[in-house]
Parts: sequence; C-alpha cells; structure tokens
Amino acid sequence: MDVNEISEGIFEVRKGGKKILATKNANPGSNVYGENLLEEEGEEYRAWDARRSKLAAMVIKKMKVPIKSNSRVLYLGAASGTTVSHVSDMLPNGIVYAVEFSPRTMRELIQLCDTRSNIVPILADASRPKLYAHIVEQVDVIFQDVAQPNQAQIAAVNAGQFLKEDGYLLLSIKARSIDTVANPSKVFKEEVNKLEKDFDTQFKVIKKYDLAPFHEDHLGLIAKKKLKEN
Ligand SMILES: C[S@@+](CC[C@H](N)C(=O)[O-])C[C@H]1O[C@@H](n2cnc3c(N)ncnc32)[C@H](O)[C@@H]1O
Repeated sequence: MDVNEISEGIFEVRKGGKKILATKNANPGSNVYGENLLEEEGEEYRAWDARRSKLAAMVIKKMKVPIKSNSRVLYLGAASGTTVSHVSDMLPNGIVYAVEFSPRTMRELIQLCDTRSNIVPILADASRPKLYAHIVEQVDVIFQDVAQPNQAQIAAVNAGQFLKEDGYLLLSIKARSIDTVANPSKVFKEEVNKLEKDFDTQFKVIKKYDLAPFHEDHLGLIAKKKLKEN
C-alpha cells in the first residue's frame, strides 16, 4: 500500500493496483457508514466514496479543496454525517458546524458527534442563518449540499453572515431540485448568474466541475465573495 497526501488531510491510497480516496481516521478502530478502513504504517485511513459524497467527487475532479487542519467550516445540509465525518477527519485543530433541518437525520448525526468532538450539530433551516448566528463563528469555508430550489440564496445569506472576506464557498448545485425538466446546463448557468449578481452578498465563481459520473446533473463549484466597493 502506498499513501500520498493530495491536499491537506486528503489522501490517495494505492492498493492492489487501485487508487482509493481517503481521510485519516480521527476515531481509529471504527467506521461511520460501512466504509473500508485501510492501515499503513500505524495510521488508519477511511475510504471516501465519490458516489456517496459531492465533496469527494469534487476532489476526484481535481478541485483544490481549501480546507486546512485548523479551518472553521460551515457545512449546510449535513444529513446523517457521511461527508461531515470526512471533513471532521481533515480538521484535527479545526471545527465543523453541521446544519441539518431534518430531526430524524439529525439524530444519526448526533450519534457521530459522540465520538468526534470537532463537529457542532445544529438542527436548523439553513435559509435562516440568524437562528444559529449565536453558535457559529466566522468561517474559512462554507460547504453546501442542500438540494433546494433556493440553493443560491441560501449560500448568499450564509456567506453574508459567516464567511470571512478571504473565505471560500464550495457549492453542490442539483439541477433537478431547481427545475425538473430544464436542461441542466441552462439551470447551472442561471444559478451561477444568481450567485454573481442577485443577492446582497455576491460571489466570483472561480471554477466549476460537472460531478458526473459520480452524481448526474450536479455541478460543483468554488467561489469567493466579491469584495464591496467603497
Ligand atoms: C443531498 S443531502 C446531503 C448529503 C450530505 N451532504 C452528505 O454528503 O453526506 C441534502 C440534505 O440537506 C438537508 N436540507 C435540505 N434543505 C435544508 C435546509 N434548508 N436547511 C438545512 N438542511 C437542509 C436535507 O434534509 C438533506 O439531509
């Protein structure tokens, strides 16, 4: 087995002729959602499946993930924590605020928090960031995967409230959540336009990644806040 760190906290493990994306297990000896554990030189890694995670698909598509070991990350659409657990692995000195509005899913996420102290679970609607403004600090990165028609607006209101001036937005846009019949590339163009122009907080989109074949009709993008002109 050969292990190569391709981005801070993200590894490519070569095993039996296969390349496996992985993060270093912050809770050695246990997996989170049935993923494989891989051992090399006393370290344990958790295989990270791009078909189960938009963020992993973005990494495989060669997106530069701006998460560092001490980053503050706001994660919108945490679900039961599949991807949040890998973000938690990347943050030995950082923290991830994980927002999810489904109480049932949140119960599973809370179980994950029993074994990982760098995840702050927040049961809330991500379109109403004022409701969790007393919990979340200014963050280096917002990752959003909410599959909602108003995805762009959710990103803008959260970035306005929490994203540092030099921070990054990583966004997964699901075309079918916005328009079930329109051509996805038209939907993506309109969403990028909204992010760049429509809201009080506007973005400069730096790169876009079609997440197929891992996630059909999904666009991954990375953006920065446009600085306000004086
Ligand atoms: C595609 S799933 C997220 C999967 C997760 N990111 C992962 O990779 O493990 C979308 C999640 O967003 C949540 N969600 C949708 N709209 C939301 C909102 N307005 N506020 C908070 N959570 C929301 C859903 O309940 C669902 O759990």
